[in-house]
Amino acid sequence: MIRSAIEIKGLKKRFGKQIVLDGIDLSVPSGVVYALLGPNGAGKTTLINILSTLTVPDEGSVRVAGFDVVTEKNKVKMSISLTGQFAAVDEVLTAEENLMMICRLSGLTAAEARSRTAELLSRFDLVSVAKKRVKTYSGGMRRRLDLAISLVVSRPIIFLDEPTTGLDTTSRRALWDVILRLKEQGITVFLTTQYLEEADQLADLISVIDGGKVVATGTAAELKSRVGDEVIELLNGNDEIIRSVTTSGSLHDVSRTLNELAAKVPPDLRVNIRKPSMDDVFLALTTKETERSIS
Ligand SMILES: Nc1ncnc2c1ncn2[C@@H]1O[C@H](COP(=O)(O)OP(=O)(O)OP(=O)(O)O)[C@@H](O)[C@H]1O
Repeated sequence: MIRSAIEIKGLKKRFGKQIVLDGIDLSVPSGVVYALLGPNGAGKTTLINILSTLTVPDEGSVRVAGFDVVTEKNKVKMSISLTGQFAAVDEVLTAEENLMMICRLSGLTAAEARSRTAELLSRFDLVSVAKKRVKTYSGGMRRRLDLAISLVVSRPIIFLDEPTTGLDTTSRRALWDVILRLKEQGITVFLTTQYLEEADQLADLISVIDGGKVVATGTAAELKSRVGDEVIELLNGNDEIIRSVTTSGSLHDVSRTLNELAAKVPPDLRVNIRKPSMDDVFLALTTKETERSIS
């Protein structure tokens, strides 16, 4: 097995005059769940499109499964699965019919296709709805079928662009289980998400991009400890957080921050002190200093 599933050096991408990716360096080890976070428009989808050979980089070197995305495009394609884009789900067909069709199109014999379809229906918890038309499915079922279709042919790396957007909590957690099972099979999962808790729960490694650059990479715990040790929150009578400030956790820093806040806010606010969350990390890394200043 190759050590780095993805290796990016000095990647740049412009659309017209807009520089979307401005010198990205990233290394994703094989067999991990890797989450890419960033504000809207940060270039996450553009990066996934480059990694999956749908968009050509302007500068830099991008290798996926050891292959160059420009000069060895077909080898990259043979090494990856991409949900939502290559997977064309037919709404009029059932899940079983969709899977059988993709299996046959992928070159499996009828017997192999039946066996693979049964396996995927079971793995993605779709057996009970296998004979129902896809247009009657919930968002969660639909997303699981998308994922099942993209896994008809087993590939070492899978890209998931916002896999759980729009799903309810139960469906989201079911999909997290599926993602963790992919990892157990040694598949490298590269995902983007707008749910920071998702990155926190699922990802072995997280990168945050902003302004066209990688602003931080690490485990959830590493990123949280970079932000600070204790977060001071001020709450109003309705338990709404009206201000949140990250501190180093030292007695000196906590007391200084409390004194500064006490001088500026109404005296009846309550104080809560807690450990940093991924939301704090995201805000600290992607918001300008002046915007998160306590004054
Ligand atoms: N084909 C294109 N032509 C021109 N501009 C593009 C193209 N694709 C993306 N962009 C621009 O590049 C920027 C980054 O877009 P991208 O979709 O990669 O961001 P994102 O981080 O995935 O955003 P979101 O979280 O909103 O999905 C945006 O300003 C977008 O308008």
